[in-house]
Amino acid sequence: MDGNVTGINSEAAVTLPLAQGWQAGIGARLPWLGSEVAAQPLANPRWLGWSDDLAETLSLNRSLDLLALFAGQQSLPWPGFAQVYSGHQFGGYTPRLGDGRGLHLGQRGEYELFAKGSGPTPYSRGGDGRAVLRSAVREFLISEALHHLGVATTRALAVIGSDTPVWREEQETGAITVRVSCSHLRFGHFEYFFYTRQQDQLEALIRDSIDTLFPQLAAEPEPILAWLVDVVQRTAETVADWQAFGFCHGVLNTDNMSILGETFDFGPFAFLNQFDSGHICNHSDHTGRYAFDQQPGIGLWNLNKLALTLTPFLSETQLRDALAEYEPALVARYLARMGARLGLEDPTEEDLALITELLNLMGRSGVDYHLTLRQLGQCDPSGQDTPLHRQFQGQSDFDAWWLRYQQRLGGGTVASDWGQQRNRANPAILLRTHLAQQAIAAAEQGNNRPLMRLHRALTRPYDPRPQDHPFIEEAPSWSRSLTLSCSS
Ligand SMILES: Nc1ncnc2c1ncn2[C@@H]1O[C@H](COP(=O)(O)OP(=O)(O)OP(=O)(O)O)[C@@H](O)[C@H]1O
Ligand SMILES: [Mg+2]
Repeated sequence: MDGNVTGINSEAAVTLPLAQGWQAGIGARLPWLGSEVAAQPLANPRWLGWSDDLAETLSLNRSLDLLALFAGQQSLPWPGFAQVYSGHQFGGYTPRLGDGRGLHLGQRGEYELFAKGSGPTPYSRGGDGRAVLRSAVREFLISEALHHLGVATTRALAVIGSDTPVWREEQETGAITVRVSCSHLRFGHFEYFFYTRQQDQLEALIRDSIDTLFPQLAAEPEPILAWLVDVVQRTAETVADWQAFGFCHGVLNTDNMSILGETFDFGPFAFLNQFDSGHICNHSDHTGRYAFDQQPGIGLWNLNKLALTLTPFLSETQLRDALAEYEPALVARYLARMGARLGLEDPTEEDLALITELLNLMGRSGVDYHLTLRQLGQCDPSGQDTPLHRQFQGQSDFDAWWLRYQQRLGGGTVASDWGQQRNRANPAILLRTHLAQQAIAAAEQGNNRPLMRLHRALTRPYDPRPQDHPFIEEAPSWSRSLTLSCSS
């Protein structure tokens, strides 16, 4: 896959009967869920990025036919399908949204494949239906990065560049991310059918989702309640993972909330560099509604909006009880993650003070969140003068924290594989904004090698190979204050 972006590598051009292994998917089962749409082909498409392990899962080869399919130049025996949904955007309800710049192509096994950036649809609301290269590359990289960190996310099979001009602040080129998930249903789908008073469709959508995505719940005495509880728990766990890994989503509207609890729709996302609990990664988020420390509350706010759509089927008490599962599930998951990062056995809520104190200390010292935790895991916890002490030099608070930490660990020596265990919980490589920017700059100049090198490194965040070590670095000062807008 390495190589200049000169088109398709001829040895990769294996031609398969295109429709083999594909099924039409949810649009064929529930045609009222959206509209059939023909993609608008990209000009001179070429592969920029490709995920080998996902391709293997999907039994797909990087063929010319597949490139033509993803770029809208060929189609399967059925048309593309754009779904309708609505959603609460920055707190206000938008009654009609939908796939305005992407199409569902079909399913392979349990996975849906979606081409994001494939041209206008009935839901484009005046937009051009396109995605530009920089945003498509960022979505490709972060999807795969989060997956390999162990965070629930939609995935990305490929990113495709083209010569199609696309206007944003200046002329850029169009690109497509091929997104993969078992379901692209968002909270906003249920809101759409609820607020348009299409109760039969709403119920059919819930039933279809239970049958296809949560079949184990079909035999429950109250399948819809069990389904909501499951969605609440998945959402709580994913949000907890974001908080533990310092991931800031940026646009947590209900139309970007996955029914599977997957991280969904990547716009101005960022990982924290220094620990700044109020960090706002979205340049357009003037009030900080989606700031890093607001994400847990917003997750619950969004679940409330989903729960409202179930009022025709569930009592108020049932809805409240289901939503009450959110906080304990979130805290349990956060404790499990942070406990593993710090080596705390059987962490409980009492450990939250110890964890928070460390985060505050990190914030005050301006040290790198990820590298500091990685380094902490490599210190001898019975020691008094560790490399970490030198990082926090001059901070007597750190000495006090260290003492409490030692007491919590119980003193004495730790297991011989302590450092290895900590490394398995503390990633060394993250998709920092500047790393993505460097890969994008090269891809824009026609060279996708840096992109593929970075992608490969992101598949081993806990266990980097020697050639991946250049990616283990703090963000340079020029990139620390970068915020991104939704213009993608
Ligand atoms: N360039 C565009 N052309 C047409 N519609 C667009 C465009 N950009 C965004 N939209 C639509 O605006 C709404 C909000 O956009 P948002 O950025 O949340 O989603 P997205 O990134 O386009 O797609 P997804 O949520 O599927 O990842 C969606 O309905 C989306 O389809
Ligand atoms: Mg979206």
